[in-house]
Amino acid sequence: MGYEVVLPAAGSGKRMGAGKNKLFLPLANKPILIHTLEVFEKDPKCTGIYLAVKPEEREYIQNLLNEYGITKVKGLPNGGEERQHSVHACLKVMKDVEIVLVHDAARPFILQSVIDRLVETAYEKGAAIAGVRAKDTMKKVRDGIIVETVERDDLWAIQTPQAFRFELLLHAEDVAEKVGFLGTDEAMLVERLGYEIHIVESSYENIKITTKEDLVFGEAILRNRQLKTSQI
Ligand SMILES: Nc1ccn([C@@H]2O[C@H](COP(=O)(O)OP(=O)(O)OP(=O)(O)O)[C@@H](O)[C@H]2O)c(=O)n1
Ligand SMILES: C[C@](O)(CO)[C@H](O)COP(=O)(O)O
Repeated sequence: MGYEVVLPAAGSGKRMGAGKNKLFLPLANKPILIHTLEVFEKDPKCTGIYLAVKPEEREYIQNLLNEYGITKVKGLPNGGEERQHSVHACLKVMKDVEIVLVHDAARPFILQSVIDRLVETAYEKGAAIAGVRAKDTMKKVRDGIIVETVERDDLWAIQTPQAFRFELLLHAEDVAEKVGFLGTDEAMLVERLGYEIHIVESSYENIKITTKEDLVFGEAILRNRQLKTSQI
């Protein structure tokens, strides 16, 4: 069961505060973007990669792809103002795709086993997203006052990849664009049309590199994985 992957990589990294696209920052001396790309480059079921990029970063990214031997990238469309627009820009140029995965390029630690389950579920059910059970108590706060504690047993922290039948996601993105709906993940656009979306349990290591602390966590995750590999 093959698939193609959309990697939105056109963000500004404001919360990281690095003064540049955080995807270019190194983890174990390799750009975050390359760590993520290598996951899909190595997966034989991945038949194509689309990267949404900032026009001014396209040449730099193309040089990185050449330097690290990334061969599956089929398109580098211009990203948009919001993450959703960047994803949509990729979907608009994709052809003959049955299953599409959308994955934050800022999540380099996704496990192959999770990708496999997402693809299988998307083929069977149409839509499946990665997540982990919430570990913290979550409360709604208004003007500094707790207004509601959300029942934790049913809460999941949602990640990417998010996998869909291609036509379903493209339709949901087209409708959202038409009505001006902006979501923080692809699933929201599909949920609002009434489709069922399945959850695939991922790992707590699948963090999104967002703030400086995540660079420390990321180095620790890599060291831990290298240690496990050396003990095999
Ligand atoms: N207009 C945007 C915004 C985000 N992204 C991408 O979407 C992923 C998740 O977004 P996020 O972690 O929020 O990245 P940034 O937008 O760069 O971070 P910030 O919100 O702190 O500026 C990242 O790989 C980012 O490059 C994108 O392609 N286009
Ligand atoms: C899509 C996502 O990674 C799911 O948790 C998250 O919503 C992206 O948020 P961001 O602010 O665009 O990074």
